[in-house]
Amino acid sequence: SLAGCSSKLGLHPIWQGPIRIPGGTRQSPIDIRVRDSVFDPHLQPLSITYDPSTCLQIWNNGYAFLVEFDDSTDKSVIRGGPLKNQFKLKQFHFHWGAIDDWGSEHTVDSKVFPAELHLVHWNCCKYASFEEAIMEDNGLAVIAVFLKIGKHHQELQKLIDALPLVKHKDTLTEFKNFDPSCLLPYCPDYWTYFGSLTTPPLSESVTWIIKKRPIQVSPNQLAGFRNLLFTSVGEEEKNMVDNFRPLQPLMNRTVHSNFK
Ligand SMILES: NS(=O)(=O)c1ccc(C(=O)NCc2ccc(F)cc2)cc1
Ligand SMILES: [Zn+2]
Repeated sequence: SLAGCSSKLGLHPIWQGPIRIPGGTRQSPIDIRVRDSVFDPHLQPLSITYDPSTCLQIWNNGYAFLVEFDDSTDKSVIRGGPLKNQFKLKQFHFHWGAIDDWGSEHTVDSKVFPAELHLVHWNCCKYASFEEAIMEDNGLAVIAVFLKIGKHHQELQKLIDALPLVKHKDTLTEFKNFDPSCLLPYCPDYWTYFGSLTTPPLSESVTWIIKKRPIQVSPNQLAGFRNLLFTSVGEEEKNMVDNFRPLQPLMNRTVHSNFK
């Protein structure tokens, strides 16, 4: 099949992107081996301030659905933790599987979660735009939150109810007054390491902050993600599932934690 042959060329069936980037030394995602992570007492608490008035729209870009924010103000920002500067929220999106047993990009001691949320921020102290920051080694900070199957997530349902409006690639819908703080676990514990984007251009510009505790969503809510399509209007329909990249080698990196 097409997918089969592209994997022989070292291309990932979904993205036709490289499974391994030539010369890549800090690629993502990785398996977080908890016993190899190093507690760093100097890691500050992460300061997260999100303003729901900056929430703009939802866009299906053919890889995932993105909830996009107005980054012309500094109302939705993070700082502290492993970060030396302030970073502005640009968008958040998820990665998920065709079934509940698989879907996350990162794993913890080889444990896979059904889905993973990425809150994408860019270094507004050092760069003028997201597009510029994405190419710089300390340009981006992505907070990753694992999703597990459990109780219904009240606020997430507002987002899921809007997904039928962005079913096809390159469709978008207005989406206002959503506070992404509701998608964060209360527990402040996280791991952090230097990595990359997990979709093309795979830029090695990301400080990853991986929350230790997952959030819970119901089986039906996760099923709502799977009704989205990779394909545009008029194309043969392909359900948007398994939009996660394979694990990448840790190489010469240490994962740090802010907890013992
Ligand atoms: N899964 S992840 O969190 O690692 C991730 C986050 C953002 C992007 C992205 O913005 N790509 C589009 C893009 C690429 C280059 C640009 F210059 C602008 C936008 C890709 C992957
Ligand atoms: Zn992502």
